[in-house]
Amino acid sequence: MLAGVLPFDREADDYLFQPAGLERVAGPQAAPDRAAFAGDGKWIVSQEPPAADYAAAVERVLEEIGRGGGEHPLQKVVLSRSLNIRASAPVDPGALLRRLSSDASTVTFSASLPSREGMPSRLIGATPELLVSRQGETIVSHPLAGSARRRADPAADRQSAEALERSDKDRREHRAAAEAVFDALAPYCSALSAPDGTALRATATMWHLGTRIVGRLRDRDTPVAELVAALHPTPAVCGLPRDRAAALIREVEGYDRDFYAGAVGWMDDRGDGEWYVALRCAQLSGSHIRLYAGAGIVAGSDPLAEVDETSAKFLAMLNALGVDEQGRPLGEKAA
Ligand SMILES: C=C(O[C@H]1C=CC=C(C(=O)O)[C@@H]1O)C(=O)O
Repeated sequence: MLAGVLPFDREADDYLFQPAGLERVAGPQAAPDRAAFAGDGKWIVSQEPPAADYAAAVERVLEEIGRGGGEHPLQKVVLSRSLNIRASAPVDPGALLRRLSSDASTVTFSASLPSREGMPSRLIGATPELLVSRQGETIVSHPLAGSARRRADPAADRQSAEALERSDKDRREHRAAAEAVFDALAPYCSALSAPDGTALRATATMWHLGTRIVGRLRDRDTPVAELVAALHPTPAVCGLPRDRAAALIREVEGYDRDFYAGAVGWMDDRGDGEWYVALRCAQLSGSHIRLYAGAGIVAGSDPLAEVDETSAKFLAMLNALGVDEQGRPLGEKAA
């Protein structure tokens, strides 16, 4: 078996390893409480880029999309921003993983990365998005795109979900991702369908539009790695057309995504495996934590709404760490 992470940038190096052994663990582990991380000192959080600069970058992308023209006009670009955090004490990756695993609607992961500043480093997260799995001749992919923040009040939460289902902008954003996945998998399949159509998908903090795609391989010898290579990066993390979107992301974001929006998973010597999109995650080295969140930009996107969407997507990690976007311990917010 090989397991590990692939970076967002297809030209950069993968980071795969061969596990010494395998252990199946039933269900989520008992999660330590937040105090495990909070410590006494202050956490320092810097937004990179600042939210206002991210909104300006969204405007810039909207201008490029609005220009249209050409044989393959730019339709969608997924733009991310990051939070660079200095915790008051080193964060225990095992404890963080256990806290993340309390959201059973996501797949939690913790994978070793090349060391940073001489410190062991890990990519830790709780992703809701299956890039592709293969078990024998059956393959499954579940692209997500189009998002809304969950609300504590049940009626407001329902409204948030219903507005997402009705939103023309989100449906277009989703269609771009789902169709691209379908088209990339079709040549490998003798049968391919989306049996349930597009449906709402909930995590503890977000609503998403999702389409579960199921296929039968034409050739049983096609390994999952080949399907990952055909799909990654999908328009759920990059855009359409892919190369133009990737070039604009490089230019506008101003930092290297590294393994965020890459893929995390495993494959075995039969060619079976499961690969997830590396989302709702952080790169953790000691007390240094870098979080990432992105949002799909299409014609009609509103820059401030995209800032809010990325803030909502940070919550999966921030809640597990027990701090808010300003680094204040949760439950001790200023009024
Ligand atoms: C890029 C991210 O989410 C993707 C997955 C689901 C919904 C998305 C969206 O609505 O923009 C994104 O495409 C992220 O969480 O950083």
